Amino acid sequence: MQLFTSCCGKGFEGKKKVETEPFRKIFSLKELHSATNSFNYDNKLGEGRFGSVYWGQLSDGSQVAVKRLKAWSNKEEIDFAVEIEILSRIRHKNLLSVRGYCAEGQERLLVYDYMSNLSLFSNLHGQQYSGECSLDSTTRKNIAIRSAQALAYLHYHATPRIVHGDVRASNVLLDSEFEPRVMDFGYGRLMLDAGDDEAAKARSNNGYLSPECVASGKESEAGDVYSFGILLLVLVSGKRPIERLNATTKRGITEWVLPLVYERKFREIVDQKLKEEKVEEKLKKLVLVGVMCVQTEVEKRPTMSQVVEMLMIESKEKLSELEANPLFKNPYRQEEVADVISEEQQ
Ligand SMILES: Nc1ncnc2c1ncn2[C@@H]1O[C@H](COP(=O)(O)OP(=O)(O)OP(=O)(O)O)[C@@H](O)[C@H]1O
Repeated sequence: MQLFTSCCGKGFEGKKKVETEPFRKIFSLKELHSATNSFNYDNKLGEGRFGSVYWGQLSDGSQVAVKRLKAWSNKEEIDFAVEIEILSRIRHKNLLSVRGYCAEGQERLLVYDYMSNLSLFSNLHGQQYSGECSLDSTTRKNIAIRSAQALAYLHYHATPRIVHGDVRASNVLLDSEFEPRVMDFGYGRLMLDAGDDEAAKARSNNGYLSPECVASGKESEAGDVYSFGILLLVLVSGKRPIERLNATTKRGITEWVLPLVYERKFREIVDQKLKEEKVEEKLKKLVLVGVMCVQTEVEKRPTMSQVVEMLMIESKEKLSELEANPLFKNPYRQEEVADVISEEQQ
């Protein structure tokens, strides 16, 4: 993640004293041991690059997910507590903010509300949902709009403003009502050790990172827009961002989707698990916006606010206007037409 530099050019001050009442709670290790049955294997929800996540129940009965960090980078003398304090102040109904933390000895743990419908990744690609469709088109549209609003909030309204840097299906969690909560914003600074090549490589291979971010290693708002575009295409199709076609060949989702968009074959793009009538009409907008976001030329991509606006289009006329964008026309076919015309003129 990257925090935007402030107008005075000083940027994010790790050591800044936070004067007002804390939003987060400090948990004792004992409390978290007891909540997670001593980090029992049966409580484990999964494992990410930075550590394992455990389901737990606090003494007040509330359910939590506890992320136990493998190691954290204190190379820059980052003050864990102050960073968490600042990040926990970033509140939006579609962001999953840290609820509290524990820093005892070498242990660093983050506590979140438990999201009972797990991640978008689990719902789209997980084994527990294989064969069945847990997300209908209305839910998918809602997930798209709400997640876009959460990212636009990070880009324009959060203090400090934040580039997410790691937008993907496993970082969009779903609550009991299938409302999305975008997580893992702002924690890269705490967890990503600059020397951890494996983590950096895993990220660059995940198919969500924009080409310029892969090349430069730098995160940006436009990079978030690109990743969000991939997320939209994944959400509609249920496909992974990179598909293995055979032992030697892989294909990116954009490569697969573009020819189908040129041919207006939206039904082929939509997740085959969705059996609703006219589902392609319902999800077409998500595909078009997704394609706009994944343009290689950074300056041609929309901003996150424009993405929200486009996703909220309801009128048929506006949708037709969007679809008329030359981006959705086959450039090769136009060249072919031009060739024919010039041949005829000769
Ligand atoms: N608040 C939560 N509620 C329910 N499940 C959660 C919660 N937080 C994380 N998980 C689950 O725990 C697992 C590990 O999450 P984590 O964020 O550590 O890794 P990740 O996002 O899969 O990968 P990475 O570390 O590379 O970002 C995931 O399957 C995720 O869905």
